[in-house]
Amino acid sequence: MTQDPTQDPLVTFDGVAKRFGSYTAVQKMDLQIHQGEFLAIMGSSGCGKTTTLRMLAGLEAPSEGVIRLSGKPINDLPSWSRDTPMVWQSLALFPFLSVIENVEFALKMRGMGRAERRARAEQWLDRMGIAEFADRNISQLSGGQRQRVALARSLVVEPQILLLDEPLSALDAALKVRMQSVLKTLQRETGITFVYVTHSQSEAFSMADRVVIMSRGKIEQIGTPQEIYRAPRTSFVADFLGSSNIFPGQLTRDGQGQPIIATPSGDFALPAGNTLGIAGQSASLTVLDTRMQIHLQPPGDARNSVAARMIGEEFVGATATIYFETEDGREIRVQKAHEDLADLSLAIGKPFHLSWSPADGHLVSE
Ligand SMILES: Nc1ncnc2c1ncn2[C@@H]1O[C@H](COP(=O)(O)OP(=O)(O)OP(=O)(O)O)[C@@H](O)[C@H]1O
Repeated sequence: MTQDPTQDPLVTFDGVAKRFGSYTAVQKMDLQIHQGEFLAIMGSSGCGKTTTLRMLAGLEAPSEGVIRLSGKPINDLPSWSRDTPMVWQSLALFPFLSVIENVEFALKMRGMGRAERRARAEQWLDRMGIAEFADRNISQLSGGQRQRVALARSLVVEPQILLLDEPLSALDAALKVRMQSVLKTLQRETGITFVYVTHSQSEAFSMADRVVIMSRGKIEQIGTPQEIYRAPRTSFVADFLGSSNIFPGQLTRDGQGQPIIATPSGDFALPAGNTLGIAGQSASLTVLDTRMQIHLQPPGDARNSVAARMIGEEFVGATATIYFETEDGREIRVQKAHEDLADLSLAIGKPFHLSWSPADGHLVSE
């Protein structure tokens, strides 16, 4: 979904904080959510993702700050009168109602007539590919089918915004992938704004237009999956994503006056235009594991390189992740296609040289 930057945001968090007693779960958050976007909020356990979502749903009151929906403050609006239904991993379907009765339920509560609500519920069951189960009990459905009922039940009221809290976490791996594509298609077709909490990077990155990465109640970075993957803003984000090798060090200049980063693993040339500027400053150089080369001999001068011993390997499908350790004890991962490894005679304990082009490095603050 492409957003129109001139359009007012659908949701605004303006200095929103949430405290439980003396514990601050969410710190002064500023966040804008655009109409029609798929926004994923991710971060490690306890970082405040669910609390953020619950404040938007009206299930938790902010301790500070203002949440606006379409420009209007909603801090004091009770959850039932907000247009922000929530789908959980635990689903919360009514076991004593049939599939179609579950989907119709919210329409019935809104006073819609029987024929109309039945027709609408049937449409949604059809759209979710579960029309044939309309009269079944919830207990007669598989996990994936239940998840579709839960989605149909939330979407039948055609909300402006749908809040999803780890909705796929109880499903097996294959079903998870299928449901991700169902969700993404559904979001595109309906244009409903999705706010999706997960700690799965693959879920967030495969579905979302923008991803929010949180740590300890604070937003570390907001951006498109590509922006965050290619240019993590802090070493926390780079480390959290796990796809970059991180070399902490100090910015300085070499004998020719060129900016470099001095690290315990060696001095490395910096990417042009991404030097953070201040000599003496602490920073980290990150390099994606897909951007590193493995050599038997030290490579030419133009590349950054470090000597390391191989310590392990892992094969997933057509790619291999090879693990190395530098002399100063830093672990480095390199990801390659199997065919690129054929001439290296990989063996645990064997010494290699790892290299990358300075242009493939990325500097982050601490
Ligand atoms: N009602 C509450 N009372 C006290 N502390 C709470 C309450 N709800 C959440 N917290 C605390 O606030 C912090 C953030 O919780 P939250 O559920 O938002 O985290 P999360 O990022 O969604 O984590 P997870 O991925 O484990 O669900 C946690 O340390 C949690 O223990």
